[in-house]
Amino acid sequence: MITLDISRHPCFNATAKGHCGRVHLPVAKECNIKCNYCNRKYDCVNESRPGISSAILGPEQAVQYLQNVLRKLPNITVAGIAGPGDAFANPEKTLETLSLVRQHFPSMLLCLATNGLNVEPYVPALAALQVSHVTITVNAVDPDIGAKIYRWVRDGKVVYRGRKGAELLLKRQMSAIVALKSAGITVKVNTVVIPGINDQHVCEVAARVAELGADIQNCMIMHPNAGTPFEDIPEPSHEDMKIIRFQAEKMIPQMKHCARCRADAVGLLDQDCSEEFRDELVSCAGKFQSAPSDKPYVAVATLEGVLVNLHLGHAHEFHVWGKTDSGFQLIEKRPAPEPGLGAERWTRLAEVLHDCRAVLVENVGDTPRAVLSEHNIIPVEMTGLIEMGLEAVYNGSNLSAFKARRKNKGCSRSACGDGTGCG
Ligand SMILES: C[S@@+](CC[C@H](N)C(=O)[O-])C[C@H]1O[C@@H](n2cnc3c(N)ncnc32)[C@H](O)[C@@H]1O
Ligand code: SF4
Ligand code: SF4
Repeated sequence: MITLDISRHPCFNATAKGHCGRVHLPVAKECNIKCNYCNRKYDCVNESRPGISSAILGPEQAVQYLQNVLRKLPNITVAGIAGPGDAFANPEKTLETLSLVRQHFPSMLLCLATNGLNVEPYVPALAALQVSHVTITVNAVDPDIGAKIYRWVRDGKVVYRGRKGAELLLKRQMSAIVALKSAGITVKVNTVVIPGINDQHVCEVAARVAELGADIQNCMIMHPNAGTPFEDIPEPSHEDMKIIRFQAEKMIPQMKHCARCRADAVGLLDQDCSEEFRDELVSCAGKFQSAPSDKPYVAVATLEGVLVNLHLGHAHEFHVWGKTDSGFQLIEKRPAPEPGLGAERWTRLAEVLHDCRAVLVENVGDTPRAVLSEHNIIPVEMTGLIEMGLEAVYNGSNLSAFKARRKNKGCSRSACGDGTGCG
C-alpha cells in the first residue's frame, strides 16, 4: 500500500486546482432515488451539467479510457465516479472499477459522489481500496423538506415515497457520514440550493453534517432541468449563494469553486476537456468487454438483409447472425414483439434476443436502449453494411465512427420523445 498525497485533489484543495486535474469515469448508470431536479436522459454535447455523460463505461473500459486520458493529460491526479446515476445503485460495478484503477494506477486518488442511500455497507471495501474522498449529497435534514425534493427512494425492491422515503434517505446519509469518517475518509457534502424549497434550510444541513464530522460543504446552484418537477424554479442568484455560503461557513468550510461537472468531466476544474475526449470515451464504450459465452449472436434490424437500415421500433423481425470458422453466417430470422405494449415490448424483445450480445440498428430510443442494455444486449447505432457492424462487434474494434448520426443530433431530443412510443 503506498501513501497517497491527498492534497492533490483539486475539488477539496483550491490551491491544487490550477495544476491537478480529475477524470470522471461514467460507470454508474442507474440510480436508486429520484431527485426532482435531476435529468440524466439527454446528453447535449455542448451542455455542461451534472448527471449527463456521452457514454457509459464498463469497469475494464474505464481503465482503458483512463489509460488513454493519462497519456494526453499526465496531470490527472484524481479518478472519480460521479454518476451519471448513483455509484451504489450498482455497487459491484463501482467496486470493480475502483479496484481495477487501484491495481493499474497505484498512486491515483480515488473519489466518488453518492446520494448516500447505499454506501455504508461498502465503507470497509472503500477504505481497503484507499478511496480517499467521498461526496454525499445532503439537501435536507428535515424529512418534510426532503419529501419535497425526492420523488421516490428505492431500497432493494421496496420503493418509498414522500416523508417515508426522505426519512430513510436521511437516516442512511447521516450514518454513512459517521462510518466514512471513522474509516478515515475525507467527506464532502453537496447541498443543492433550491429556491423556495431548501434555501432557508442550508445552515441546518451545514450544522448537522459538521456535527457528524463532515469536512467540507459544497452549496451548489440548482440547474433547472427541462422535463423535471423543478424546471420552473429559477437558479438561486449569486448574491443569495454568497449569503448562504457566508452563513454556512460559520459551521463548516465551504467549497466555492464547484464547476457542476458532467459525469464524464476531464481535466482541470476550470479548463474542462470533456469535449476533446468525447470520441475517446465513446470509442472505449464501444469496445466490447469479454463477450459472454451465452451470447454468441448479433441481431440486426434490416429491410433487405444487406444494410443496417431500420429503427429498432420499426423492425418486424430481426436477422440473427453468428460467427463461424468460414465467416459470418445468418442463423435465422426472429419476429419482433408486436407494438402497443409500452415498455413491456422491450422486455419481450430482450427475451427474443436473449442469446445476442448486440443489436445493430439505425436508431434506438432511450427506453429500449436502457432495457436492452440491462439485459446485456448492446444497441449499436449505425448505418451501412451489416458485415461492417459484425466485424466491429466480434473483433472488438472501434464502434464510435458508426455513432456519428446519434452524436450529430446535438441538443434536439430524440424524435421519439422519451423513446417509449417508438414504432
Ligand atoms: C449527478 S450526481 C451523481 C452522484 C449522486 N447520484 C448524487 O446525487 O450525489 C452529482 C451531483 O450533481 C448534483 N446535481 C444533479 N442534478 C443537478 C442539478 N440539476 N443542479 C445542480 N446539481 C445537480 C447532485 O445532487 C450531485 O450532488
Ligand atoms: S468533481 Fe466531484 S466526483 Fe469529480 S473528482 Fe471532484 S469531488 Fe470527486
Ligand atoms: S441521486 Fe444523483 S443521479 Fe440520482 S436522481 Fe439524485 S442527482 Fe440524479
